[in-house]
Amino acid sequence: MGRVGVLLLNLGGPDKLEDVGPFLYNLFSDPEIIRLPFRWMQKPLAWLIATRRTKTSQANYKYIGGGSPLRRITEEQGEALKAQLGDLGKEANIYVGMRYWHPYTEEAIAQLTQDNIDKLVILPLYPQFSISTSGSSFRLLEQLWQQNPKLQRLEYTVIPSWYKQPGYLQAMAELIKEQLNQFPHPDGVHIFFSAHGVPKSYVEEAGDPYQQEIEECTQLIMQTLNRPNPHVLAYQSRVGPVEWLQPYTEDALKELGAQGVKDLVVVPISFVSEHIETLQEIDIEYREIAEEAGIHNFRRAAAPNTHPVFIQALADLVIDSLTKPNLKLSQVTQMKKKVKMYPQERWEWGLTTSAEVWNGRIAMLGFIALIIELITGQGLLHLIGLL
Ligand SMILES: C=CC1=C(C)c2cc3[nH]c(cc4nc(cc5[nH]c(cc1n2)c(C)c5CCC(=O)O)C(CCC(=O)O)=C4C)c(C)c3C=C
Ligand SMILES: [Fe+2]
Repeated sequence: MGRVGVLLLNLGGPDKLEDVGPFLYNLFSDPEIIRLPFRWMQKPLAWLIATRRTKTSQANYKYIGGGSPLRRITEEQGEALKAQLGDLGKEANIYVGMRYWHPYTEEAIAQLTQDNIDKLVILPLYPQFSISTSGSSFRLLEQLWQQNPKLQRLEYTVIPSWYKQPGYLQAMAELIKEQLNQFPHPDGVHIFFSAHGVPKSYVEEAGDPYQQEIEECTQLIMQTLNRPNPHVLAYQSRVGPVEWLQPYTEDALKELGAQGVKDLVVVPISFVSEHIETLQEIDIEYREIAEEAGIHNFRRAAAPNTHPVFIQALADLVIDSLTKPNLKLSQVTQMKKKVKMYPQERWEWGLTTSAEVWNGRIAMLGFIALIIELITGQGLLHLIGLL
């Protein structure tokens, strides 16, 4: 085989404070992030939520130096992966495609279609699959493929999720050990896995395998670690009024504190780079909650970033994928069993579960419209310029 291209997919983050508003607008404009019954509502609501959230979010980014480190770290991971593949005798071009900020996925695709690549490996930098992360990027790629005959001629394969990859598990175990070994009695320390949350309906209604993959992944990391420590799993970063996967990280921390736990290592589990939710949310907000709950010895495992064992794991994933039959974007959701990307369900008349869900959503929308009118003094149609 000739030259390989590897497309690393990631979320993206604002490079500077002025980028926060437009970044949030891009994020909330994605129907895989906020699922609404009517497509036309997406952009006005995205604008409204982004506008209302920008100040708080900017304050958080200020704490971590005025922008997200995600682009820098992802590019460093790309360079390290290229070097590792080169050492293994496999020359590769690496492309970074972000979903909500620069370098956008579209920019990466424009670049790779100009280069002479014989085969492309699509590798999301999310170990576990979620509709809201890898699913959203795969859906965007499917659209780009449909629009571009040049892409249709390119041979490619997708790696849908890779939380079982032994090198990744090994890297996570090493990062946890580094922290455990700082304690005088390492075996008694609680290990606290904190995964990024998603709304509960993603799992229960739309069939997102995310929760199952997260749970299995924590078990596999504990087996790889092979230490007797007690461990818990909780979900962080909830946004909005709906119920997300539980237990929530803040509640689980308080509960451990109430049980008398003093020594804790927090392990961010759904993302492989440092970002706002490790550097600000865990290191500042959750640390404070833990301290107040009496957990005085609070440490956090670093994200894998460019840890050599992790980079080797990425290289192994790429090389393995080249020896297997190609997996198409359209096959991924089938592989992930019955994942329902947006729009979620086919309509059926009658008192079906689907009808109940939609009734609830329409009632919620009415409620949101009322709240908007109370806050802004204008109706939703005024706000979006229709009246
Ligand atoms: C596996 C990881 C992630 C999942 C699952 C996920 C789902 C998800 N996220 C939001 C809302 C926001 N996410 C934001 C930032 C953000 N999210 C992830 C990862 C996952 N999101 C990362 C790595 C980042 C940070 C990027 C960076 O700048 O470093 C934000 C913006 C930050 C903020 O204002 O708090 C929001 C908002 C939803 C609603 C969702 C599932 C539906
Ligand atoms: Fe997020």
